[in-house]
Amino acid sequence: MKLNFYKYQGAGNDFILVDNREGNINHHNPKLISSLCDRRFGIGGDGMMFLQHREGYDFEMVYYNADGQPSSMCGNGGRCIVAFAKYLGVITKETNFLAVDGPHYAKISASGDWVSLQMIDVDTVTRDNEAYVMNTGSPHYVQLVSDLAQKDVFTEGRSIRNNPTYLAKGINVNFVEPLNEGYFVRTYERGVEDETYACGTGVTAVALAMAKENKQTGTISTPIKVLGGNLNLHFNYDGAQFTHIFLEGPAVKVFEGEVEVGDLAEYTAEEQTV
Ligand SMILES: N[C@@H](CCC[C@H](N)C(=O)O)C(=O)O
Repeated sequence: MKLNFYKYQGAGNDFILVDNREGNINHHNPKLISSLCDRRFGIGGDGMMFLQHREGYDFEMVYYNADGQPSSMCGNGGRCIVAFAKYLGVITKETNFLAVDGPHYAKISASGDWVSLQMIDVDTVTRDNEAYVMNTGSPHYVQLVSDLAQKDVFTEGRSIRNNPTYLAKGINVNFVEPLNEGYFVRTYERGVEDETYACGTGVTAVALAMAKENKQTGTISTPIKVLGGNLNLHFNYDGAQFTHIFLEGPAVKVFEGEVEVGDLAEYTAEEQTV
């Protein structure tokens, strides 16, 4: 069986996307997904997504990490699948779609490569020593550091992600350094088990954590520089709850193609009826 795929990137966080509106692709296959995400033996990607039909919404986003396991929300993936939905003609200027953490609203530019995605509201931010910990759709650890360009994000991020507090469920680890305007962020991602060029739920967590750190309230905009480009966060904070959180930035189709996957990705008649 040949699988048609599309490759997208959002600030260098890259994904394989598949149109599964007809529902005939069996994606519950960690081996297949991890092999397609492999950068040497596959297409390469930090994750893989399936755009599916979902009653009451424009579409449903089904997300897998590069390790082939289904995961929590992916912010840059969410922005890329919105660009993909526009490319497919499923949406035009805005959308309401369903993801693993619930419904999301998003707006897309006429050019189709700039997406502003509403994230879930956040009301719980805890501390782990100096770090901030919260769930922005995915779990995140945020630590302020200096000289971030020189930091060994892989080694230090992996060590935090695998410490006894986080080992079982995992966590994404973000290091942040203030810039003249906004912040520079580098992230070690769970499920990729490596540093990625950007993480949308990660920069969201950083922007919220820095608002708390700096005791800012009201309507806040935060520019964030990542290894793969620039992202912007806009949100409201009343001192207790973060609401109207929008993650904004590029979402670009890189290429498309087809890949031979044998019969691995096809539902058998038996599976279809379960
Ligand atoms: N890159 C994503 C986050 C994807 C999920 C993450 N790896 C996890 O398992 O929590 C983003 O842009 O938010």
